[in-house]
Amino acid sequence: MRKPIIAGNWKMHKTSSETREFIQELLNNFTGLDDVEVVVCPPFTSLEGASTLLKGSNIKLGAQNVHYEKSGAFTGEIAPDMLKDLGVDYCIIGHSERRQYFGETDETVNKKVKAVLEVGIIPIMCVGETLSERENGETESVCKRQVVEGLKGLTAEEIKKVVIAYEPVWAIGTGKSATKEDADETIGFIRKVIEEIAGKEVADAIRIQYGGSVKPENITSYMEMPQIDGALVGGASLQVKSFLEIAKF
Ligand SMILES: O=C[C@H](O)COP(=O)(O)O
Repeated sequence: MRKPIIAGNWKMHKTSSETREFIQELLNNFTGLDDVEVVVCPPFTSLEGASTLLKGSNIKLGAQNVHYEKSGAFTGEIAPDMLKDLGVDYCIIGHSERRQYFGETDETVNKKVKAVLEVGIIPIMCVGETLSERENGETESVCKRQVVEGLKGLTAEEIKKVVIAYEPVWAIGTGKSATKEDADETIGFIRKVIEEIAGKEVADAIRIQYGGSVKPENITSYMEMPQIDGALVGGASLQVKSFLEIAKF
C-alpha cells in the first residue's frame, strides 16, 4: 500500500515572514491527515523558519533544488548537507522550470538525485513532456528517457525511496490539467519503466505523483485513479485553504 503524498511547490513565492504566517495557519488547521504525507517546499530563504515551526508536526519540509557537489566554489549554490542540517526531508529535482530556464539536464538530475539520497533526503524527481513532444507522440519516450537517465546507477533499494512527479509541461500553471485517464496511463507507463529497471517490487512500492494545475476541484478525480499516488501542487499550494482542501482530497 503506497501512502499518498501531497507536496506544495511554492516556486519563487513568499518571504520568510509570509512563510511563517502560512505555516502557523497550516498547523492551526492541520487535523485528520494521518493517511497522507503532506510536504511544503518553500524557497531556500524560508526553509529555516519553516523548519523551526514544523518541528514535532506531521508536516514534512522540502526544498526546490540543490547542487550535487558536497561543497566548494559554486557561488550561489546550496549543498545537500546544508538542506539536511535545516531539517529538510524532501527535495524537488529536475522540475521542468529548472530544465527550461536553468539548464538542468538528465545528467545533472541524476547527480542531484544521488547526492540528496546520500544525505538522507528524498528526491521528488520531476519528469514530463512538453506540448510539442506530446503532439509528436513522444510522451512515453520522453518520460522513459528522463526516468531511466535520472535513476541511472541507483540500486533498487534507492529507487524505491524516490518520489516521481509526472508533470506534463503544458499543464503547469496553465489551468489546462491532464485528464485523469491520461495522467493515470502515463504514470502506469512510468511504473512499467521502473519495473524494467528495478523489478516489480520496487515498481509497486514507488510513489508517483501527478502535477499540473491541480486544484481542490480536480484532486479527487486524480486520487481515485489506481496509478496516481498524490500531487505536486504549484499555484493552489500558496493558500492554506486550497492546499488543505487538496491534502484532504
Ligand atoms: O510543481 C508544481 C507544478 O509545476 C504545478 O504547478 P501548478 O499547480 O501551478 O500548475
